[in-house]
Amino acid sequence: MSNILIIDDEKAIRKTLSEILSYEGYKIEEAGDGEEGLKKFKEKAYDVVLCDIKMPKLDGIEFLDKAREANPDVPVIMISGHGTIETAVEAVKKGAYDYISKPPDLNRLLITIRNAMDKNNLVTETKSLKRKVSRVEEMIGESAGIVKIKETIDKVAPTDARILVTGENGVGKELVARWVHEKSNRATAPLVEVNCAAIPSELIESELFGHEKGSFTSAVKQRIGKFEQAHGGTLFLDEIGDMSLSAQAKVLRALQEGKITRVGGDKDISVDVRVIAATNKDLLKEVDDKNFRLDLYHRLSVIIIHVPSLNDRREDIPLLVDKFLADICADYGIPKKGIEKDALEGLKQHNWTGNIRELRNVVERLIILSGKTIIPDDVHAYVVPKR
Ligand SMILES: Nc1ncnc2c1ncn2[C@@H]1O[C@H](COP(=O)(O)OP(=O)(O)OP(=O)(O)O)[C@@H](O)[C@H]1O
Repeated sequence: MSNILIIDDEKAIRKTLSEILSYEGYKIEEAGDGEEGLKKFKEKAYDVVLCDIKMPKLDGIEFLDKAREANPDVPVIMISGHGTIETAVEAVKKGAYDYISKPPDLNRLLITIRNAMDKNNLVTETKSLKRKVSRVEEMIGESAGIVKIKETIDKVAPTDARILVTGENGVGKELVARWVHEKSNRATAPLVEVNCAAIPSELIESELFGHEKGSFTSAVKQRIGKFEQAHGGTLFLDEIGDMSLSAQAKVLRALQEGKITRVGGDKDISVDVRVIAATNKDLLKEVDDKNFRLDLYHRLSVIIIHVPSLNDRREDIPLLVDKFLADICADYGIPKKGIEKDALEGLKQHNWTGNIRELRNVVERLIILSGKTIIPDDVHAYVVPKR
């Protein structure tokens, strides 16, 4: 059911509007002045607000300013009495959705409210859609670590330099690779991703280089590998530290000569591919342990971008929480929930594993289990400390 907040100092007007709108199936709350209205507005998500212009304490225009500051997406319809039409027009210029005159004309009132709700739904929907169609998720963060990464991306993206992205699980390594591709001259060609840890070692070569029909038992037809698929574009080799030594030798050749051979084939195929690799391992230690080829390491690590763990850039946590609140609430089709300062501080100080997916899950959990505003008790109750 849609929620409407009516703010008017005249009890009779509130009563009339409230009766009409309740009859139409809306859930109504009332406030007797702008101050009380603003308090309610901040505590709860309304679909539409009806607000008188002339009121004691905080008047309608002041309310409008403050309400738009708190949540610009909620449409505010001004109720204009005798002599305040000009102010109402002014209010519309300042962002009020529309105005209606006192005494309210029933039809106009209902149509205006319905239109305002439709617009509100559209705004939420558009935001959610925009995010879904945008090619790469925004990289959130103002910490020194993230600022440096963004600067590096801007510098290296237009070159064909190979990049090694390092960092713990889920810190945003893939996002870095996506942005490098997006900002490169290869952006219109494909970005092809291979998770080297997820593919059994006996299949990785066929995955990367393709195979000819009949080259091994399950090779029932010819297959184009990821190197060829990424021709003209970028190949993102995730978890490169888990690649078998024999696949490493072939990747090295592909990088040295710009050529590959399909498994079971004898033809050299030229490929023009920029490689970005990522790992959560210490590759030089893997080299010491004879699990990783030093020559391949040098080929891959022309540029090294290290993505710091969330615990090393806590100042980004409020920004990430705000983004996740907006994204998840938009996906659920509900107004964005608020979070109290101390609750946010609790999240900021929490001992995270460093994985941003964990933070996102926590925000989603808080959205589902908390009231309209997330309070410190919610954080205590629902954010489980790290083992
Ligand atoms: N700076 C950021 N701003 C916003 N979202 C981010 C940021 N960094 C990471 N994310 C999001 O967190 C999630 C994990 O990021 P990503 O997959 O890039 O990490 P990863 O280090 O490649 O993970 P893995 O180690 O599992 O391969 C993704 O949904 C990503 O969009």
